[in-house]
Amino acid sequence: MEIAVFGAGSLGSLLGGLLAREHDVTLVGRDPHVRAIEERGLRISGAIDATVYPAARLDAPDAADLAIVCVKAFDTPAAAAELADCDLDACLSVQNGMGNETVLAERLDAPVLAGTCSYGALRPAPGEVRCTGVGEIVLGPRTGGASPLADRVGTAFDRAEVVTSVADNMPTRLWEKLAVNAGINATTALARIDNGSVLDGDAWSVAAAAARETAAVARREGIEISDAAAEGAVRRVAEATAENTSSMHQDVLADRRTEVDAINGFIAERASERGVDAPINRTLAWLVRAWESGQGVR
Ligand SMILES: NC(=O)C1=CN([C@@H]2O[C@H](COP(=O)(O)OP(=O)(O)OC[C@H]3O[C@@H](n4cnc5c(N)ncnc54)[C@H](OP(=O)(O)O)[C@@H]3O)[C@@H](O)[C@H]2O)C=CC1
Ligand SMILES: CC(C)(CO)C(=O)C(=O)O
Repeated sequence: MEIAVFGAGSLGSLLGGLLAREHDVTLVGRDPHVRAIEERGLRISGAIDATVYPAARLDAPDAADLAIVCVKAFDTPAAAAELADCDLDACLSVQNGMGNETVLAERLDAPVLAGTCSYGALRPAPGEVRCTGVGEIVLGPRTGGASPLADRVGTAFDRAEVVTSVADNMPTRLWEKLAVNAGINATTALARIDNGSVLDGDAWSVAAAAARETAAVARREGIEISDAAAEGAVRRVAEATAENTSSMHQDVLADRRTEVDAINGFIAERASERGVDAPINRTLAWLVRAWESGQGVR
């Protein structure tokens, strides 16, 4: 399969690098990372060890069987605009936050698949990516149901030994992942704690409430997630990634813009449209945005 990975940052480099073991992969990213890959290939270290030689470039190729979008949520409109000129059979988002697939579907002619990812990735230096945890890609049609296209992508990922499940309930999967990110990301970023520390005391009160609010909004959208299931998902992921610094915590430590608009901001906005009270997500979004404004990264 010809695969273009749009956004060769941490996750895009890891996923694209793993897929390059079996497929014809082009990584679309920035210099000096792109130049380093062209010169020396991509070194994957950590939980997986490999050196691979995907193509790398600064803009989208003219055509691909599949484009995988791996930019931060606030860059999705720009990615969609660039991919609109690319001849694609399919597009897959594996980003965090809600709304990415809708933005892509509005701009692209190709069908858009939804995905969630629990692999962990960091980019220590140009031409290098570290796998900080082997997880799973879950993918499927963005509105749910089965599709031969999703099966084909799942099979291609399996062949490259990327742990993958094809799901017929992606809307539910996306809301569950949103509850996890709503509970963990802003809480850890604002309190400057690792993921495992949300399991305790005041941090748990915030994280659990953010997850319950997410479930309440999901139910108004017709997605059946119980409060207990949302809280349980946060607890499981916080335990499994206890030593991790969440992506939003990393962004705050590096003075970078965060994905808060697509996580807590999305939930607060959807809650107000649906007449649900979501004071914890609203406050988390306000605080993280206030920090971003203060840093001049918004
Ligand atoms: N990293 C991880 O372990 C995981 C990440 N995710 C999600 O995956 C998504 C990506 O995360 P992550 O990889 O960490 O983010 P990164 O910021 O590391 O990667 C995104 C990359 O895309 C580049 N980019 C953005 N716009 C363009 C463009 N127009 N052309 C070329 N390159 C572009 C960025 O460059 P620049 O910064 O210079 O704009 C950056 O290098 C997020 O939604 C995240 O929440 C999900 C699960 C795990
Ligand atoms: C699952 C979790 C919380 C792992 O850190 C994550 O997705 C993130 O940090 O964005």
